[in-house]
Amino acid sequence: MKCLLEFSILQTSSGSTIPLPMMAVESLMNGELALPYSNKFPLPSVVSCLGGCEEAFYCSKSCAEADWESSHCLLCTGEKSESCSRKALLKFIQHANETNDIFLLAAKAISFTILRYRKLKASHMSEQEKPASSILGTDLSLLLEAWKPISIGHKRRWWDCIALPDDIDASDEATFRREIQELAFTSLQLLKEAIFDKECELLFSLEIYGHIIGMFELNNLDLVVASPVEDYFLYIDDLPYPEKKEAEKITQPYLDALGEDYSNCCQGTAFFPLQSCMNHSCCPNAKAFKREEDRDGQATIIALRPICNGEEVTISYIDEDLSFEERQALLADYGFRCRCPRCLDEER
Ligand SMILES: C[S@@+](CC[C@H](N)C(=O)[O-])C[C@H]1O[C@@H](n2cnc3c(N)ncnc32)[C@H](O)[C@@H]1O
Repeated sequence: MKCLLEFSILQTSSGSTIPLPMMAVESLMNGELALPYSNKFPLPSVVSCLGGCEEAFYCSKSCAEADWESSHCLLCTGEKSESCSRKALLKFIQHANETNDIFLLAAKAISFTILRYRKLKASHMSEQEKPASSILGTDLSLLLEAWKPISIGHKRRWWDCIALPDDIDASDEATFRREIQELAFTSLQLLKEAIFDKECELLFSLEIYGHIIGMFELNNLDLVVASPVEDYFLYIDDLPYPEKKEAEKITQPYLDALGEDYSNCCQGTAFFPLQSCMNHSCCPNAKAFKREEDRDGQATIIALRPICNGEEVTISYIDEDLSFEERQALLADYGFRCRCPRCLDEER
């Protein structure tokens, strides 16, 4: 019973605690919780990582397999991991979580390239039916081919392109940039211990690592997907009167216990190769956005006006309704001063 009592308090992120009725707690613990109208919100089954790391989860077995083959097998900390050292990998992940989680994306890009290189090389060797001894040594052209999908994004070294934080004085800029570079160096050493591949040694240079991280810093799109929990409670709120009243007898305690957390959205970072090729304009002719109804992280680009054949397609990285100075200040975070027709005009 003590255990049940302890479970009967849900802690919200705002710190407040509201007790859940004991019956609700019991049904939660027994896995028997049936919320009204929840059949209108069928949740796809969650597939765990094939390597047993319990850190990566997928919407389907085919997604899990695709990720395993394309990058995760080297970055998995589970039993089936193909990394050189799971212990080193855990250290790398911990360091990234404590400093900059973009290191995790950079590791994914490197792992992806190594695995692609190995596949390209294997199929090249089988086509040529060469003896096993000639497999040794890096095939630079295949490594470049493997690298191609990652090469699409615009890249400047991370420590060169990152904007100076507001709390750092301009006189400390050189020190700040050197420290950022050292941080990347530490992360790279940890990654090297975890997934180093002699034939792909070129990928493990600080220069390349800096460019990959810079690529994510400069091309990323923050994605927000509405909370499925919020969708459910909104649905209940919209029910006609008698049904709503009946349903709320059961749902209201959960809503109270969740507090503001009921609407926590799912946040993520995405890299879209096509979008990353588009320059910014403060008078753009296209717009990148996420459709409200999408629950899968797809981005859409729509034209804002007719675009002539051969005309550059531009999007806005920021709120273009801001003043000239505000826009330039925000774009400094992307590492450039805007030279779009509107800015050139307003600068005069
Ligand atoms: C996401 S990339 C855009 C594609 C990039 N031009 C390329 O060739 O890969 C962002 C970078 O493009 C450049 N850029 C984009 N829009 C710009 C603009 N309006 N004025 C000046 N530079 C711009 C900046 O160097 C910026 O860091």
